[in-house]
Amino acid sequence: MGSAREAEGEISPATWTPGPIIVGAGPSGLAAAACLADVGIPSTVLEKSSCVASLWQHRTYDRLRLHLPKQFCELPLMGFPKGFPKYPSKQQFVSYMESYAAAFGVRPRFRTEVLAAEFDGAIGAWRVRTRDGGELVSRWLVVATGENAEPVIPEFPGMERFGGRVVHTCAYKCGADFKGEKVLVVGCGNSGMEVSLDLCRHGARPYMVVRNTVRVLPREMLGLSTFGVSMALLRWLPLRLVDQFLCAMAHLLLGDTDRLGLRRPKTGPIELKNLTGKTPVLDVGALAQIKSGNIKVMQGLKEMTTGGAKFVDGTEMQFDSIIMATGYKSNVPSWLKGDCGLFTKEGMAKDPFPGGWKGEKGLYCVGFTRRGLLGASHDALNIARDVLLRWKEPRHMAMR
Ligand SMILES: Cc1cc2nc3c(=O)[nH]c(=O)nc-3n(C[C@H](O)[C@H](O)[C@H](O)COP(=O)(O)OP(=O)(O)OC[C@H]3O[C@@H](n4cnc5c(N)ncnc54)[C@H](O)[C@@H]3O)c2cc1C
Ligand SMILES: NC(=O)C1=CN([C@@H]2O[C@H](COP(=O)(O)OP(=O)(O)OC[C@H]3O[C@@H](n4cnc5c(N)ncnc54)[C@H](OP(=O)(O)O)[C@@H]3O)[C@@H](O)[C@H]2O)C=CC1
Ligand SMILES: O=C(O)C(=O)Cc1c[nH]c2ccccc12
Repeated sequence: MGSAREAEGEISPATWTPGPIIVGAGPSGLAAAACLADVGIPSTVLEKSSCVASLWQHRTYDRLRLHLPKQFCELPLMGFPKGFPKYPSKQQFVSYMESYAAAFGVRPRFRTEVLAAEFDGAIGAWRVRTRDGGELVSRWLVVATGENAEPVIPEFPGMERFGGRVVHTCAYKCGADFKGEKVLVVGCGNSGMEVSLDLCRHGARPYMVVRNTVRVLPREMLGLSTFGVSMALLRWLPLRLVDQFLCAMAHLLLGDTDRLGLRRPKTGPIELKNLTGKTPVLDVGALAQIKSGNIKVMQGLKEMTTGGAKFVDGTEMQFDSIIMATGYKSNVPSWLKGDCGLFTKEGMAKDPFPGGWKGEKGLYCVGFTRRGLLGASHDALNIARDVLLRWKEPRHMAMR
């Protein structure tokens, strides 16, 4: 790895780190570092941005709140501060992340992007190369770069012709930036729904594109969180029955969403989440705006034009801006060499929750089983337990 440059003194020689190297200082990386610290194992956290929880700080919209009640979004060993509301705001979540890192003495190396990580069989350890030219070596590598590392921006015919703004939801902050505009929102997942709602609240006119089926559930049912109720019911009832119950409640509380252009999938919400990873939309008000016509639902975007877009049904409309609410992808395939049994070629965990956190040769991942913060907490605790089992073995001195 870059020996000529190394000879010229451009990069420092490999640095052996005694504990695991954790890539990413989002909630997952912090949880892993905290759980390791708790059992007395030091770790080195490498983070490409300049802060913890950079997704939350820099790549989410202002009005974002947790979707699930706070007890389902806590990281291990330290809960949310007393007095936080049931659904903490983005600012509250970020302040919790900062206190969490401080409480466990986690000090990530910021502005340190990992460009490549590879297991070196000769030394029985991982070589991790960073953009600043450094190389770190450890027996353990914990991947914590997230399922939402990069925006997905599909290519639509004519996209280059469109004269207005095209923004992905990761760069969307507030509807005030679009006041008075006619805005096309592509995608109807949680981001598409919430951004459309935010646009409405700030005097913009959103048109939301739905290309497929979508499952919308109320965030709460009779004062109880839908997520919490589902978790409780799953302890006693088979999944299919819980799904039937959720669908019946959604129909009762939200009405027939098919009539609004939001066709429901045949598969129930939990089964769909388990099979495809697709999270149901938890409604926080967008549906009421769709019903009242303030958010217009469009079926199938065909192409973009100079001044707007054409749809599959042949209609053509003018738009001032287009917001891509088309989701995210992992960046693991771009830097991790060799999946060690852990990752799909898309960089997601191969095994479904709860098993997918442990690979071969000291490779782990945290936060990749499409189970949000709850899943990440589970992974982090398991990883710390597993590393601890081998921490005291002399083999971790293999490099010396
Ligand atoms: C808008 C939005 C809202 C969400 N709301 C919820 C919710 O309410 N509840 C819930 O449970 N889940 C929610 N999620 C799911 C989300 O995945 C988690 O909230 C959480 O942020 C995942 O944490 P993470 O640490 O795995 O990933 P991230 O938060 O994405 O953190 C990964 C970190 O790795 C860094 N990184 C990436 N690549 C590299 C590299 N090559 N080198 C060094 N560093 C790198 C990034 O800069 C980032 O800081 C939401 C997701 C989104 C997009
Ligand atoms: N408050 C909260 O807690 C929030 C949580 N989140 C979470 O963040 C994660 C990411 O959510 P989100 O950003 O909504 O992404 P998702 O991947 O959930 O949704 C992407 C949407 O874009 C559509 N899409 C993708 N490609 C195309 C295309 N080529 N043409 C037309 N439509 C397309 C998808 O349609 P299709 O279904 O047909 O593929 C889908 O409707 C999720 O886990 C979500 O739950 C997001 C916002 C708020
Ligand atoms: O918002 C997300 O995407 C999450 O990961 C949290 C979440 C919302 N609904 C869920 C259903 C099952 C597992 C996690 C979630």
